[in-house]
Amino acid sequence: MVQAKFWVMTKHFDGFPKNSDFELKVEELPEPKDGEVLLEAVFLSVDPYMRPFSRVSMKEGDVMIGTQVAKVIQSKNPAFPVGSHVVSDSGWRTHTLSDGTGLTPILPEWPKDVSLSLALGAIGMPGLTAVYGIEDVLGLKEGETLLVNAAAGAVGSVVGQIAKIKGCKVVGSAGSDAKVVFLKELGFDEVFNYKTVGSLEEALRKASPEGYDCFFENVGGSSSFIVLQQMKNFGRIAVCGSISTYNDSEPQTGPYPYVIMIIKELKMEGFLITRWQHKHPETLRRLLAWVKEVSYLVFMMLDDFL
Ligand SMILES: NC(=O)C1=CN([C@@H]2O[C@H](COP(=O)(O)OP(=O)(O)OC[C@H]3O[C@@H](n4cnc5c(N)ncnc54)[C@H](OP(=O)(O)O)[C@@H]3O)[C@@H](O)[C@H]2O)C=CC1
Ligand SMILES: O=C(O)CCC[C@H](O)\C=C/C=C/C=C/C(=O)C/C=C\CCCCCO
Repeated sequence: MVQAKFWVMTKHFDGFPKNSDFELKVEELPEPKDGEVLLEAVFLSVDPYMRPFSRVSMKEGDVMIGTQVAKVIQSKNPAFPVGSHVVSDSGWRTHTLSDGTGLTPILPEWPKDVSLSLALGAIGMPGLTAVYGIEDVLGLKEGETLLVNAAAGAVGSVVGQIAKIKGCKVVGSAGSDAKVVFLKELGFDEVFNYKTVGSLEEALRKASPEGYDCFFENVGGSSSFIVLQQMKNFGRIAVCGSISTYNDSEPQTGPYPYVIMIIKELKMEGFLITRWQHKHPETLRRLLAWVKEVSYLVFMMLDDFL
């Protein structure tokens, strides 16, 4: 028997999640039955989606949702041999019994010197999000200017790197001077600390006086209305997330974007990564190839930073 520890959400979050909203529990897991595997968590991810999704896909007392990289430590399922690794949506658990449903084996060609934690980052859900947002939603083209906020995050930092690979000018905003330095090292053309610039409007204009063709939106809230004013005509906005609003107890109301969207003839599209589930294996291989091509240091630095 193996003892599993797991975190349950005891109360739905009200505002920022608090330690008292969680409880650590323990259970003894039985031996795997035919077709089952026993998983041991190696890396757990904490992603922004957990905050809003907890409200719609969890009830109080559930194990906190989330993905993990896990090692198969016992197996009665030939598809998942002992010692292999998978990405699993087991949530915040140390050990999980699984019948194989929802398990994604780590790509067999995964290099030994690339941390498996990247399967939860650049070569995982965040990295996939960056690719689909750039290619399938924005249709970013060489020579265009892209703005991305939360740029030092798991999604934003991959967005910027891919946009540079595609020959674009990349402007990023982040909330610390250390993140600004990090993003410059990643190759962003212009970066600013939105917490310390006097005016977001002036920082955006200084970074790209000619405006922005594309905006990869991760943050939402009032700052986004300011960005819209500096979009080029026929600009495109990919609404990936709205992290500045997830902890709001009451929805924010802000200026309405309609007039500026009409005058500039802007296109704004929300998206969820699940739309391209069918393309994940090929896209993960592309992301892995980029990691191999681009300096390992850059992506490993990203892994250390996050
Ligand atoms: N649509 C989809 O399918 C997906 C959407 N997403 C969304 O993408 C966004 C980024 O996710 P991810 O990169 O994993 O996040 P990370 O957790 O890696 O980074 C999030 C960053 O957002 C910034 N941030 C937090 N609060 C605010 C705020 N109030 N104002 C401005 N910036 C803020 C912080 O950085 P800083 O120091 O810059 O403030 C924080 O580090 C999220 O909104 C997430 O919900 C992610 C995956 C899939
Ligand atoms: O367990 C779940 O139900 C969610 C599984 C998520 C899975 O790992 C794949 C996709 C993650 C998508 C992330 C989306 C975002 O971060 C977008 C943020 C918020 C969407 C609004 C949610 C609406 C809730 O009221």
